Amino acid sequence: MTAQLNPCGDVAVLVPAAGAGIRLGPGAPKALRPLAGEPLLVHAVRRIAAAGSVHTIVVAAPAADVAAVAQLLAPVAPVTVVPGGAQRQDSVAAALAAVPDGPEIVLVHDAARALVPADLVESVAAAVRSGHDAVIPVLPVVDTIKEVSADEVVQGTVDRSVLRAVQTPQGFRRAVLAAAHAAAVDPLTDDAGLVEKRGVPVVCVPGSEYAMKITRPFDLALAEQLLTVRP
Ligand SMILES: Nc1ccn([C@@H]2O[C@H](COP(=O)(O)OP(=O)(O)OP(=O)(O)O)[C@@H](O)[C@H]2O)c(=O)n1
Ligand SMILES: C[C@](O)(CO)[C@H](O)COP(=O)(O)O
Repeated sequence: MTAQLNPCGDVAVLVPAAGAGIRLGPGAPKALRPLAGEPLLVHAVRRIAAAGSVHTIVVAAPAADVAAVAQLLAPVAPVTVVPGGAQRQDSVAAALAAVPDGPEIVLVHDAARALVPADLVESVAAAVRSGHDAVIPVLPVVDTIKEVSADEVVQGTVDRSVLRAVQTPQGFRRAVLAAAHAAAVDPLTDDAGLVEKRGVPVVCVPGSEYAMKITRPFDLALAEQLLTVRP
């Protein structure tokens, strides 16, 4: 059944999904590869659509697959699909440009984080709504972290108590994200980085193990197992 978005909601979610998935190995673009029989992107959009504040979803798909992705997602939720760009940041900018007037909170969520819980989408949105300009979900770092030289010789041990592993969805007041993208020069790996560069405080909220990023084959196998525990 097609999910209904909330016409009174204040949240637009941008889903960059135009990456190749090089680290996952040869095959279709990563967002279109199957997880338990359905493309990663379908899982991600279904979970985002289940979050009650979501008014709009915009997906940035590989340029060659825009029509196919629109067809794929039509039974899942009402979604706008735009062509992505060469870098993740270009894909986010393209999706942001397609957000209609209305939502004042914009979340950016990787299609690769296909098992994101709807309540994480809501908790990030709620933190922006409460007055923060930029909000990221994070997890503590559990491994000991070493700094190494180019030839892999340890230079020191980093204090992990001040480190966090950053996830998506990352949430922003719309004008803050738009200004950061308009001013962006070099590509960064996340949207919070663009906002940080402008001196805007970025606030952390607890992330979720389920919002893991499917990057390598092991992650895909792990996600398959997680789905058997919590569909
Ligand atoms: N030009 C790009 C590159 C990445 N992404 C998206 O950004 C998210 C996070 O990127 P990542 O997990 O690194 O995906 P890929 O770039 O596909 O992976 P790889 O680097 O292994 O090719 C993914 O949902 C991916 O589809 C995108 O929309 N446009
Ligand atoms: C946005 C992100 O998922 C936050 O952890 C991450 O930065 C994406 O990085 P990637 O190198 O494009 O996988």
